[in-house]
Amino acid sequence: MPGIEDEVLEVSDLDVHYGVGRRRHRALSGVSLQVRSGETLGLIGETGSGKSTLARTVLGLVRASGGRVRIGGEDVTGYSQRQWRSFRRRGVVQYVFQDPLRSLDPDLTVQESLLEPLLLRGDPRASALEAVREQFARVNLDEHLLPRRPAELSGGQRQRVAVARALVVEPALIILDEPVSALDAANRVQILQIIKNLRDAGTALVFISHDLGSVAGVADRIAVLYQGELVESGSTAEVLRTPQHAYTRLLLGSVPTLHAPPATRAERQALRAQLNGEPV
Ligand SMILES: Nc1ncnc2c1ncn2[C@@H]1O[C@H](COP(=O)(O)OP(=O)(O)OP(=O)(O)O)[C@@H](O)[C@H]1O
Repeated sequence: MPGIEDEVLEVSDLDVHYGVGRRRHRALSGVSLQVRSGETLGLIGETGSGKSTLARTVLGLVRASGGRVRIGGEDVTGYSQRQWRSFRRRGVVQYVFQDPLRSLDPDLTVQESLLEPLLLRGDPRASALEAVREQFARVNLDEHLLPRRPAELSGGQRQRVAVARALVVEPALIILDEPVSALDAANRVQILQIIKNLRDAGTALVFISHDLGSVAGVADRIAVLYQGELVESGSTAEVLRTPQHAYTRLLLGSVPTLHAPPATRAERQALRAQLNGEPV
């Protein structure tokens, strides 16, 4: 049985609110999840369900109003900005966002972007350069792109650079927030393959998407967020075969590639009504 030390990410009873006073609203409520080393958790939910809020809270970009976050066994919940900077510098956790321009500094060349986390961590320049080149090859990018800035790359190349930047420090945990949503089919397939290779190499991954189809092929387990609450979680096979929550059934109904035929419009409407507490 894996012990607690195998949990790379442990989120317990997490609450997040935005706004103050009458504008205060809840984005996450009582969310608990764990990701072990070598495991990929697929986090799915519709727009506004709180997926990005969860990612941003785990990365220390949004402050929790309740609950705890542990990364690599370290409780980061109450960290100040200074503590977060020093924690990030160690490269334990990395991220890839949907828009690679948010993961990359537009003023840095690709080489500088990839070197930065290694040099911040204290690696010598020569070995850092070697690691950058190796990583670049692993995401199928040619070295002639290294002197370019993000604006001089295609969308697919940029996302591969963002993935390479996340990987170069060999983090224990990577949060991928809609990493393939903005890509065309060919680039999507390439990035999904890189994610699969990563998973096989033992990195813990949280793969966030509104698209169950992209996640199902990669994730070991799936967690479903609905209106800020985790309504379902289980092994991918379990969730696909016997979804417990009406929202998960609704999601499954929209994925024609799975074994069952897609739900009819009437079936989807009935599930949606059930979710909204309306009589069916
Ligand atoms: N900075 C913010 N200030 C105020 N409210 C916010 C902020 N960011 C998100 N929200 C709200 O919190 C809720 C959850 O948003 P979040 O972006 O986490 O959802 P999501 O599932 O990632 O959606 P999407 O798939 O559209 O990115 C939504 O109601 C959203 O409007």
